[in-house]
Amino acid sequence: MLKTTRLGQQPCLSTLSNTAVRVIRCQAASSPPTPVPEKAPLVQRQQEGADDGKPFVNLIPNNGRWDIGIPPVMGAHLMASGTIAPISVSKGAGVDLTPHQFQYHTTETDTSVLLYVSPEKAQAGLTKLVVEAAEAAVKAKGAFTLVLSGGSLPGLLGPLASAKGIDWSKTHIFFVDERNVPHSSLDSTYKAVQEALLSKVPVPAAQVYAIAEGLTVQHAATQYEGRLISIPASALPRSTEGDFPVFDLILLGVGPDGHVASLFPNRPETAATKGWVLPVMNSPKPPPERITMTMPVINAAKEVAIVALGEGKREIVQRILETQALPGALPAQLVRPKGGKLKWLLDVASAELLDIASWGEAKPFPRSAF
Ligand SMILES: O=C(O)[C@H](O)[C@@H](O)[C@H](O)[C@H](O)COP(=O)(O)O
Repeated sequence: MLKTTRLGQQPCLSTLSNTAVRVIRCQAASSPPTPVPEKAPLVQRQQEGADDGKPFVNLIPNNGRWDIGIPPVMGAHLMASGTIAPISVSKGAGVDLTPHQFQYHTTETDTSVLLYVSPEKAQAGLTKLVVEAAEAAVKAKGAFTLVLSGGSLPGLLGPLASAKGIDWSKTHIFFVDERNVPHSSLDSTYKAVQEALLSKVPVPAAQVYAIAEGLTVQHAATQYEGRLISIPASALPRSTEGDFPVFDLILLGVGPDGHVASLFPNRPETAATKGWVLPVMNSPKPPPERITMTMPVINAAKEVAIVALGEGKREIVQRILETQALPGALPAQLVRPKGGKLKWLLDVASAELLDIASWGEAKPFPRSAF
């Protein structure tokens, strides 16, 4: 159960804006929290049938950046083993002779967390988010580019088949990562998306960009990248910085280790600053061979949504949103669309451990007594 004091105490004003979405704006750390009028706890409202499906929108202040950076001295805390952690001295940002292989960029990202009272409402919110992105994209350039993840995400796409407002003849479907397996394999994300959605909507086959079958994973990555590059900029614009493809909407899941797509913690492909699609061998998550779009491609998108629902995601959601890890340790923390929008879609179960009231404060480094 979401601890009521957590939502009740947050230094935010809850107002019903004209878009009928509850906007809970968190104040930056610098200003004292504004007394918040008492609100019925989320779960209680759900029980009373006040579940109107509209999300609680929580804005992450300061673009989610940490005020203090990585402290110069870490350690001296009691470890689970019962011993005191040794003190380690990190040179700190800007002093190191060689920059860390993972870097957070400082470009503004509009980051918000949409908290739904149930997985069903979150799925409805995801459908609405896709429809809105599709309508805006087709209006702006006559095409909508939607990029999908595997795992549990395809299972959430069914309602899109009956949603109004998506022009499937102008929609292009891509995969942010894909397992290097035949399309008929149960491990194929293409198969899962085909069954959940593509078999029910009139999207032209030429506009569904599935991985080529029967290639080595290196060749499959190169072939996929070549297909993306061949798409004219009118349908798939390029970013001014780095000439990366600007997709309209990328839907990501997040793994228990904080990976997104097939970008796993502390792996070289996760740190890549060049290239659009890379091969991944011996993936920590089976199957072992995959292709994946790179982090710069994800961060070039107009909008990215990370969908994390259910109790099983509550720990990793809390770690990603509320703790400071060394760059690269939690790849989801590297997802910051440059000048784009990042939305987290959570439900009460996956948001269980969040302490939204503390979001305006500087994040202490979790492993330091200093
Ligand atoms: O092909 C894949 O495995 C996915 O792209 C992967 O990145 C997935 O999104 C996460 O592992 C979360 O998976 P779940 O949502 O099933 O936990």
